[in-house]
Amino acid sequence: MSPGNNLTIENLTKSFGRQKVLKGISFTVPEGETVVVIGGSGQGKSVLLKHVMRLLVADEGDVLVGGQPIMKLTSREMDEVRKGMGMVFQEAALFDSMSLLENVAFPLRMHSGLRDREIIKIAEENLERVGLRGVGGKMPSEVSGGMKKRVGIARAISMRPGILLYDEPTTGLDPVLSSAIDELILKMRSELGVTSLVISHDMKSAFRIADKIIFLYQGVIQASGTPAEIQASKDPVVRQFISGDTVGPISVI
Ligand SMILES: Nc1ncnc2c1ncn2[C@@H]1O[C@H](COP(=O)(O)OP(=O)(O)OP(=O)(O)O)[C@@H](O)[C@H]1O
Repeated sequence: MSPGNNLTIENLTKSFGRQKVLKGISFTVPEGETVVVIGGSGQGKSVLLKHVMRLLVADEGDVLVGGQPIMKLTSREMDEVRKGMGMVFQEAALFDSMSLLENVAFPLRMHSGLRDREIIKIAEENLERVGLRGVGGKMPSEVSGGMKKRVGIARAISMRPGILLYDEPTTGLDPVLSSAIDELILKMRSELGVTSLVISHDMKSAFRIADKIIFLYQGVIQASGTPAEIQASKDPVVRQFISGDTVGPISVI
């Protein structure tokens, strides 16, 4: 196993002013596996993801991509690391003025140095891989939210990254479309062998796609384990999150 695509979060600590958001988080996403970080609103999931992309710099601790700590890299070195990571944004974040095909082709045009014909071929293949054969000519405004998410995944795999980062991939989708996106995440793992870090508050989705679930609560890892272990957890915080009860240790205000 090459160490290239492991992702390790090491004692990650971050405060904003007096608010301690991450209080020394540590876990590893082994190569080719999917780890889902789950937690309620405001528990620091997005802050964690921003550190993985180094859009934020940690107060303490580091993120290791393929064993390499990234917090002290120069921006040029970080650009290289980012080329190995694909990001699936929450709202797909497509360019509205570009066709779906051009959206998927965009990272290749920016970074690959390939010729136009090859770029178009790869972009078409990627659209096909996410179940969108023959719709590349459409504009983002002409397609549904579920289709946009698929295009976001097709774009994220353009440069064949070893690591995929998903920000709330099922948010805003109905249960059927959510299942379809989950199936796609499983397909990316099995067909491309990618290492995946997923940020989510969708417990059902986490149970479907995760090799391991990390439950983030008040800046620490409250619980972690396989979906079966989390499902069997007796921790009152975890139980309340799974059941969605308003009564319990989690404050609803
Ligand atoms: N740049 C920032 N400056 C100050 N506070 C911030 C900043 N970014 C995040 N926070 C605070 O950190 C806390 C965690 O935010 P974060 O966005 O990571 O939550 P989350 O778990 O992703 O929630 P949600 O599911 O609602 O997106 C929040 O209280 C937020 O206000």
